[in-house]
Amino acid sequence: MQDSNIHDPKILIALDFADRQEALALVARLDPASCRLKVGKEMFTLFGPEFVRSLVDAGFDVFLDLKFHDIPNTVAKAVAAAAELGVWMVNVHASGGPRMMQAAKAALQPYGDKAPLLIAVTVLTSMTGEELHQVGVLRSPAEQVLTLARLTRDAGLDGVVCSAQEASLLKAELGPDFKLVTPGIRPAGSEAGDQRRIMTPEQALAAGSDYLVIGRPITQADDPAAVLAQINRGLAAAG
Ligand SMILES: O=c1ccn([C@@H]2O[C@H](COP(=O)(O)O)[C@@H](O)[C@H]2O)c(=O)[nH]1
Repeated sequence: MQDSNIHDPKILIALDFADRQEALALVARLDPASCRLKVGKEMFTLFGPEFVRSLVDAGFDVFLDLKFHDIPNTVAKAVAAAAELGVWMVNVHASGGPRMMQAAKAALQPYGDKAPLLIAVTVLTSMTGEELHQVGVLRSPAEQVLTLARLTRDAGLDGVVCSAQEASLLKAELGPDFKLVTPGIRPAGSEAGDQRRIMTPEQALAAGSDYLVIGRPITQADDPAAVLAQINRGLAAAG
């Protein structure tokens, strides 16, 4: 079956590896038409900007998932540095507040249509309502996600990171163009691990997720490329 997402791959593979060669061996088996790549704190800290540039140079759209959270000036400079790497998407924490998000947005203005998409993390998909309470947030995860997503939209950003469990609510409240990037994706039968607010790829797509972040279910599989192809087929059939 032809992959119907070929011009806009929905799956962002989370490259969370301690070993660069292991990551590159996986990347060598992937096609930029079938997936995008996400580089997070582990690989960026180990291998730095050169690693990110090598993926961009290999033709992949790269989501630099460093979740910047700092004072407005620092976050603005960090986001501009990400733009210099040629990444497709970069993120900040929405809980940094509107002034920080506006500063990040303004820092990307000089890049025009070459600017990466700028999104904000709402509530981590590993967190439950009880854990939110423990850090002093008395709303439910869905209420807190919606509050932070509204702030993000009003600050002019392109979308949010949330769980697919909140996707239908956010699409209804914030409209179809506001991008929803959803980690915590678990194909039926796979281990949840530390994730808590999870959905299958097909459920996430049906709920309104624009991009599905998938790490371990693909990267730790015996045949990651086959698992990716299977998930893409499932999405094409569902969509
Ligand atoms: O709320 C969030 C934000 C980011 N992530 C990141 O996504 C991947 C998920 O990997 P899995 O192996 O599929 O669990 C990972 O890099 C996280 O840092 C998230 O999970 N939740």
